[in-house]
Amino acid sequence: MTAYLITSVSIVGAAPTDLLIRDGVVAEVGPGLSAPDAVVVDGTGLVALPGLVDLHTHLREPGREDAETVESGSRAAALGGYTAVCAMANTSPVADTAGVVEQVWRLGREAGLVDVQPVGAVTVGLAGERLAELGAMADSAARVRIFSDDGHCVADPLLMRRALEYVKAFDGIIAQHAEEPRLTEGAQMHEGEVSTRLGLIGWPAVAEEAIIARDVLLAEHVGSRLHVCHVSTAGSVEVLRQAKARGVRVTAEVTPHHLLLTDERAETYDPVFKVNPPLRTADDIAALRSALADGVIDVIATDHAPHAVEDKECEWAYARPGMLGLETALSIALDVLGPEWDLIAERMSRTPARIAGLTGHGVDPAPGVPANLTVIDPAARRTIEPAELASRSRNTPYARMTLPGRIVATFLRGEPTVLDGKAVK
Ligand SMILES: NC(=O)N[C@@H](CC(=O)O)C(=O)O
Repeated sequence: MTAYLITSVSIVGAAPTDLLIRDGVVAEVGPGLSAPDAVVVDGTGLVALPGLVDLHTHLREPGREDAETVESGSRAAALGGYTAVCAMANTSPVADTAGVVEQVWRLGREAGLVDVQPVGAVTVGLAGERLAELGAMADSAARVRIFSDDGHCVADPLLMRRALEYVKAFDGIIAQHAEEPRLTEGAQMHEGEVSTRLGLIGWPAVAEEAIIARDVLLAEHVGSRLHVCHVSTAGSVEVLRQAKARGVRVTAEVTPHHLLLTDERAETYDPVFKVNPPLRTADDIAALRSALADGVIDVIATDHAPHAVEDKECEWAYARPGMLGLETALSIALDVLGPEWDLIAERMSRTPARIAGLTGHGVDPAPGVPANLTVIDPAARRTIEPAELASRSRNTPYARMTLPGRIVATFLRGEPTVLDGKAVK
């Protein structure tokens, strides 16, 4: 196994030092290291972070390999600085059996670019009617611990209660797509001034907040772990703040796009801005940013949602919701939070790794730890060109925007997946 010596690199914002990677682990950290057999990476001006971990990625395989595959999505993840991603269950067939989650897990291993941790569906076929085989998925080779019907809300309160109770046996977690379906029938965008002006049916904030309020109460009642996917409103932040103050076992994520983009993007009628939950208002963005800083929101998760051209380049009403995220998330975090490296490491690596139970991930580079890390050039700026992305899809909302930061290298267990800003395989 080739050794790598990264010289003069700042580890999570600390004073520059050298970092030697050998045999899959961080072998040594300190100034003036020498390793004649190692490939030298000049880390001057660069920052090393524990490899990023995404709790919310859509890889589309099996079923929509035209939009993304486990391999193409893994490559996009590595290029974005990720070493582990949780693959959502809304595939075709749905990942609601041990067979499907094992298939996704094996495809991830074969691609070998990031650790792909399958998420299992909560209900059979995401239909919200009866529980999927949660125990069999947990016992499978994929060792599923996070279950989610993401894309659909587990709207039935009794089913949600049963799911929360069931996963307690193996310290599992239910990740809820919080959307009261009766309140969002026909919805196209955030319900507010802009939707009124455009004449599009609105998705009110309360449709999210009502489900989060219900679910924190259910989680409290049964003592289980709840995770809230893609929180998007100021009201949701308040519900979460109160629940956390009471000690409810709830964690929450926010996406990069909900930290940056507002519902005014819909004025373009460009469906690249159509997403679930929808882009909200500047006030929501302000509340989400401060919740991220103070810990009411635990994690930045991408909700990377690749879609084929025919599903996006059409009329707004017919377009599928969702946008790419893996290759731009770190840049958006840097843009929104500034060079707050410890906070970025916490929200994008350490905490998501802990929530997902991914040992060996989310650990700062130090002697003896698995070499799962990413190296960033914070001074670089790059203009996003959809055609240059590694994803099979092109639906980035940041096309032709110039963003800060560039991933220079990513290592998975000591093997580079990205070097000199390019995917290694
Ligand atoms: N976030 C999205 O807008 N889309 C997701 C599913 C979903 O959460 O609706 C997708 O799978 O495309």
